[in-house]
Amino acid sequence: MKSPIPDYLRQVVENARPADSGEVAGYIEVLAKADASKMAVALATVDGKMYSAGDDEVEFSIQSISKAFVYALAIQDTGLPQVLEKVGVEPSGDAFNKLSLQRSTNRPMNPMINAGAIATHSLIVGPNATAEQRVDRILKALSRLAGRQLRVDEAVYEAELKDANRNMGLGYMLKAAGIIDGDPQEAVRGYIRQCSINVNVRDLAMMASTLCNAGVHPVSGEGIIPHQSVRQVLSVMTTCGMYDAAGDWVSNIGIPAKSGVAGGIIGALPGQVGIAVFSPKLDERGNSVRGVIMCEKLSSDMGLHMMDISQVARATVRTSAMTITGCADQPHEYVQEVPIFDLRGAVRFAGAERLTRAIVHEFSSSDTEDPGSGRYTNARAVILSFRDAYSLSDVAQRIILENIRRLRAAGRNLVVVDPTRVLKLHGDHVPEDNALRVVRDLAEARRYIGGTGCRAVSYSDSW
Ligand SMILES: NC(=O)CC[C@H](N)C(=O)O
Repeated sequence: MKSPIPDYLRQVVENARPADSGEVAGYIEVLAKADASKMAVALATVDGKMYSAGDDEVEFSIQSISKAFVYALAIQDTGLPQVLEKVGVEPSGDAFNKLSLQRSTNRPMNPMINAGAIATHSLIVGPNATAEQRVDRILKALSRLAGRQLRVDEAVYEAELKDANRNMGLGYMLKAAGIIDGDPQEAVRGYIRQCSINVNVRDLAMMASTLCNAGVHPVSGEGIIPHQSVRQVLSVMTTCGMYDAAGDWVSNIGIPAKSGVAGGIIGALPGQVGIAVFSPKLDERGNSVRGVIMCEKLSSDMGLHMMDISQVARATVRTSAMTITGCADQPHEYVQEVPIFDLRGAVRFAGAERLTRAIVHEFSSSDTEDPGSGRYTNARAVILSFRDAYSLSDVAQRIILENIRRLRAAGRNLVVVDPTRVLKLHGDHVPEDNALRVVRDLAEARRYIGGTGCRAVSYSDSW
């Protein structure tokens, strides 16, 4: 069977084609001559699968999309507090090339507008580095993210440098404000060179997907951007990535994004998928007209809006019971009903809290029963199953271990079904002993609870 996704992506391209408004970026000579009929889209999943359609091999300069990744690099080279001293994180609501500094702190408002991006660029390598040294570092990092060797488009670089008065003005403004320590011209030259690196949509989707995958490259498995920097970059992309269209973008499309004046846009949906689109004509805010339409369609068709509450935590816990009978050393009629708590998916705070509530609910009612007649008085065991849990966040892990400690303290025996060991008992020094066993499946749990002769007579979903 052929995957339907490439066919769908072709539809996404064709759906946006009739939108012919906008202008190519006229202020950079080479971009002004771009072929405005080119269009492309690419998706890269966090496990490394790439889909694309349209002119997916056509190269264009990365322009402002580079700002997101160079911000991550600056955090790595200088440290987040030092970067925050120089560049803020407030959306400016202004055009990308506005000559402005935050009034209260005298810093550029954010790293996604040119003022902030030139300041960020100057933090790469060190204050007195040359444009070549900084661009070399950036080029290597972007190439690792793209998974191939990228190059600077010299024609684009020369064209933008020829008419760089505005960016040079920003450089001097930053120097005067004490934001740039070294030579402002060198910083602006390096910044323009960083913007002139050529990419195609597949490169960009892979780069975005690395952000989605917490900084780990989906194909090479290489950790490229530290987890904390990824969070910082995605936050700033969300509030500032689309310049003065940020509010519209977040409410309509709801994906952390960054656009560039050559017509590219990346979207990075945390934990899910990296997106890239390309089409050269821009709206008045400098965002690709067809690119925005393609992203709108992807977001609404595939439910990608990050504020779309599609999965409610309730679905992550299933409670059931196993009735065990016929144990070797027990009379035949002896029946144990053992509760099973089954945790599913990628469990974070909300899922762990659901589990806690389910456990508390079940045991507080049985504890109040007469010890001789309670439903669980003959079953000290509890089964926690992580068979279908994909991962546990740190907080989920801590909450679950605390539940385990409390169940043990209440005299219960725990059988944990955890074939891939998503629950890290040893990190928290919870000993595995007779009161806590980790097994691979429910059959093993049953043998452990009842002895070898036992049979599980039934499983029930509600008990
Ligand atoms: N929005 C953009 O892509 C702007 C980048 C461009 N190099 C500039 O500085 O003007």
